[in-house]
Amino acid sequence: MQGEEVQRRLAALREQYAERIGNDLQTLMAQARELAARQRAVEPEALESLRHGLHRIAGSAGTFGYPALGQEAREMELWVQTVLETAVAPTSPMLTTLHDRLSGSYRLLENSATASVAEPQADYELVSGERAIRIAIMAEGDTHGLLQSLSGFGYDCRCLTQIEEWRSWRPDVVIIDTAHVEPAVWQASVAEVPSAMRVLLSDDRGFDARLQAVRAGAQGFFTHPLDVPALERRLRHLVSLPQQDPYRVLIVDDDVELAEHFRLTLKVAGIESRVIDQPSDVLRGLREFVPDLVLIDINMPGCSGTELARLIRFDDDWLRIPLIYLSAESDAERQAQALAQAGDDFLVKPISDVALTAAVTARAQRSRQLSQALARDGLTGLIKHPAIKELIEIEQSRTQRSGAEACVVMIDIDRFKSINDTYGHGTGDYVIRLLANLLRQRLRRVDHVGRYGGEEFVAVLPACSLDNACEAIERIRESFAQMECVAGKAVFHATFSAGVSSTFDWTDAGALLEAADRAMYEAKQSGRNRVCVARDTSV
Ligand SMILES: Nc1nc2c(ncn2[C@@H]2O[C@H](COP(=O)(O)OP(=O)(O)OP(=O)(O)O)[C@@H](O)[C@H]2O)c(=O)[nH]1
Repeated sequence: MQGEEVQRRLAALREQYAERIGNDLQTLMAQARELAARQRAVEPEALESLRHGLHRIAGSAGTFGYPALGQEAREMELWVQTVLETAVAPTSPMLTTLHDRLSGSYRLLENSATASVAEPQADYELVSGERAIRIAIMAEGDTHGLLQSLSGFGYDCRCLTQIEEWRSWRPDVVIIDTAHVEPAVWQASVAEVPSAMRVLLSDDRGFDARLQAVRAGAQGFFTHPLDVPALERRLRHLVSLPQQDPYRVLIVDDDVELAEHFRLTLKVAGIESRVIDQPSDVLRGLREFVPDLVLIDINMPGCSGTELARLIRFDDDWLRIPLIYLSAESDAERQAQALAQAGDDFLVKPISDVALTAAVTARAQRSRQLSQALARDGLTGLIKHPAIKELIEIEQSRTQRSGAEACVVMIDIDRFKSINDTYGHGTGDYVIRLLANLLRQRLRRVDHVGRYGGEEFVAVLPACSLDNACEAIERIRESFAQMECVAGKAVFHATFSAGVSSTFDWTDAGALLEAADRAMYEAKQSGRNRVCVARDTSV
């Protein structure tokens, strides 16, 4: 969906909302009038219905450009709430006053035909990821190795020397070696591109050096000798390269228009969401959509948000997902009560689009980082052994169902023991991460790559022919062999051997993996640093 289309739909929603809220106010006025005219005591159910109606308006009017109406509804809601809690029957004059305030609100709505709707944020653009990320390196001496390594990961890297180059090339990230470049020099260059993110390199590991980096506006800090895979991970995190799937948010709210408004607002910021207006559908929504976080309205008929949060927490599968209440409840004590039952945080409605997007992004990012840390290998951030085996099974059965070919690749770093023995275990780990990052960068978004064992990796390539898989792995093999691995003052090259098998040749997931493993051994036997294809010799 393009930005203009989203804005058009948001405007249509606002119109729809104004019409609905007008009808809701008229219904509430009729209820208050009827209650005021009664000779007998008012039942709590009738008051609860009034409160619920006012609560919905209080939580949504601000979002659609009617902040004064939202505030007025909130005050009326609190009044009804107090009456309900004190269990003192409201008198007829009290209810007449409520009716008059509701009429005032209705006039407020009519007079706000040109409501002060917040303009779409100028800095919101649909997420794209078309050009390569530009990285400028400011360092003394030989930067060839770093340039080559980062280029190998798909970044467009340059060392810029002239101010004019900074102005015209406009890097996304600047890496500055503060140990060798004077502050005045790098600050003048960086001032030309204030939007560029800064990563500082230093010889000093201490707290003060880190604090200075924070004060210099740095988003990353590394010390020499440089851990290139860790630097690359930080860069990917900073620029959110497109292989990062959009964050996913499940919105549970019975106010369909408000929920749709939230969905579209998040969509503009590149966040995918799905709306559920029936609490009973939430488990299905979680299973099908697998969100990074859930936004839950507190006040819903039939099942409250807190009950729903507790119900979700019954299931271990969803323990890692933050449950955030999005509610018009502004009373701190009630918020604390809700959080004590379940749920992780509170966002108070009405909430501006900018605040909603910022709050959701920060929490979704944290949630994703945590679940990745749990499900992934600590050294490389790749998926672990059991998950990768499951993915092979999924691809195998997809081939049987739809006839699409998928490939499995087994990759093993060559003579890894001797790398450990020569340069130490730490350098061995560094080489493992170097290859992990390269695989992640070079494979497609739909591909999966896992760490199978020590220096062994498995890649699963869906919708991919054997020829294409071999070509892709061959290119990665060449890049890896050219990368410079740094161990103190020493520079060396590492290589890998790989075996590729196809779901067309093996119908059993275990046999498919074994075939890739056999082909990888064949590559080792025939000299290493090569890719071999598994052939089905039984046919
Ligand atoms: N640094 C490091 N080493 C590991 C890790 N896991 C396994 N290893 C080491 O990796 C080495 C693997 O060596 P081998 O399987 O004998 O094979 P190789 O030396 O890679 O030789 P070929 O595979 O025949 O090319 C062993 O020495 C393991 O101790 C790890 O996480 N980090």
